[in-house]
Amino acid sequence: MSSDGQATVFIDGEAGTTGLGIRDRLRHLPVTLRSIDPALRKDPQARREMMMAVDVVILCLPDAAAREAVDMADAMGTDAPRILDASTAFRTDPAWVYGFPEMDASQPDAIRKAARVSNPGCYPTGLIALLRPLVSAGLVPADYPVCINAVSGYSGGGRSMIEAHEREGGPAFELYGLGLGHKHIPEMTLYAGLAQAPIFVPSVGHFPQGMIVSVPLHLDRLPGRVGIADLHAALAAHYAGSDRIAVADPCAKLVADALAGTDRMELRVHGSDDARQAVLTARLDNLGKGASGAALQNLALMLGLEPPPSV
Ligand SMILES: NC(=O)C1=CN([C@@H]2O[C@H](COP(=O)(O)OP(=O)(O)OC[C@H]3O[C@@H](n4cnc5c(N)ncnc54)[C@H](OP(=O)(O)O)[C@@H]3O)[C@@H](O)[C@H]2O)C=CC1
Ligand SMILES: CC(=O)N[C@@H](CCC(=O)OP(=O)(O)O)C(=O)O
Repeated sequence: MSSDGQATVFIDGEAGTTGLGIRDRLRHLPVTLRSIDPALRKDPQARREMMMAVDVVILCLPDAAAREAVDMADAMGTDAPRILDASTAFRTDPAWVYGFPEMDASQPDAIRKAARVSNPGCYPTGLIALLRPLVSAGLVPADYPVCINAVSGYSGGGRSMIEAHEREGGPAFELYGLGLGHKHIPEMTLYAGLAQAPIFVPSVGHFPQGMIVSVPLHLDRLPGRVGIADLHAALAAHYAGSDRIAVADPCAKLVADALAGTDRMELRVHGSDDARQAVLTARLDNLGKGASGAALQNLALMLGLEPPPSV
């Protein structure tokens, strides 16, 4: 606690893309940010001392550095701070709580009580939001052969990809992950409730922030005579009352960066009952609900604070 009774927070990786986004949003919460001298930001001793001095540390680091930080915390025993990790390192670790409050009715309470919370990945946020309620409701079978197409703004690749696009000029659009071993697949499989790994085809475009995750569905491969309205209704029921996740009407075109700068996400069910085909889409800001906005939601829950209204 700080002298004025506010919880203290250290962002390890404060100068990175996700760290800066969280730092900016912290002004909406009554917490005290503690920072280390930028010259010492990678110094293990300085980081260890700062970790021991705060209530919560938010890790905004590459996976390997996040694992090192958690090792440091493990060595502190009961002096260790609570941890919110933005990396991929612990997202499927059963000892950590997955920081997706809208996932289940019990999830906000689990986050509130957790010592260690993993912040969801940007693509998994869209995919899990779309599929988990439909799988739970029995509308999409767990063994449906899911294919995911997705596009992200270039900030999704962190500082190095931002520099590549802004200084050198990046490609207009490129597919990647074509080896089909993307780091988000285990997280998507687990929390969407799928029995087998989806085929995931991510891509990146020459725009800074924004994301669309889309999943085509053959309606005749779903149980019974499930139609577009059933899928829409199940999602609308699950997210009723959420100020961050909206289930919107279908549309013919979807612009990827329309929610850039917000912490919101829009879900849609497009398609045709006559053609027996649907496409589920999630649109979000990869740096908003896909990273820093979600981290602020989780931090507020961890500290028993009211999450600030969504921008
Ligand atoms: N960008 C996005 O859309 C999203 C990112 N994430 C996750 O957030 C994490 C951070 O990503 P992002 O912010 O994009 O990445 P960036 O590359 O923009 O930032 C990472 C920061 O960590 C610093 N850093 C690296 N190694 C160490 C170390 N050993 N000790 C202290 N600081 C270190 C880097 O410094 P330097 O640059 O000098 O090396 C940089 O400031 C990643 O794990 C990523 O998967 C999660 C969701 C979305
Ligand atoms: C465009 C781009 O490169 N995106 C990153 C995903 C963003 C990220 O690394 O963060 P999370 O894993 O924490 O979501 C990637 O595909 O690896």
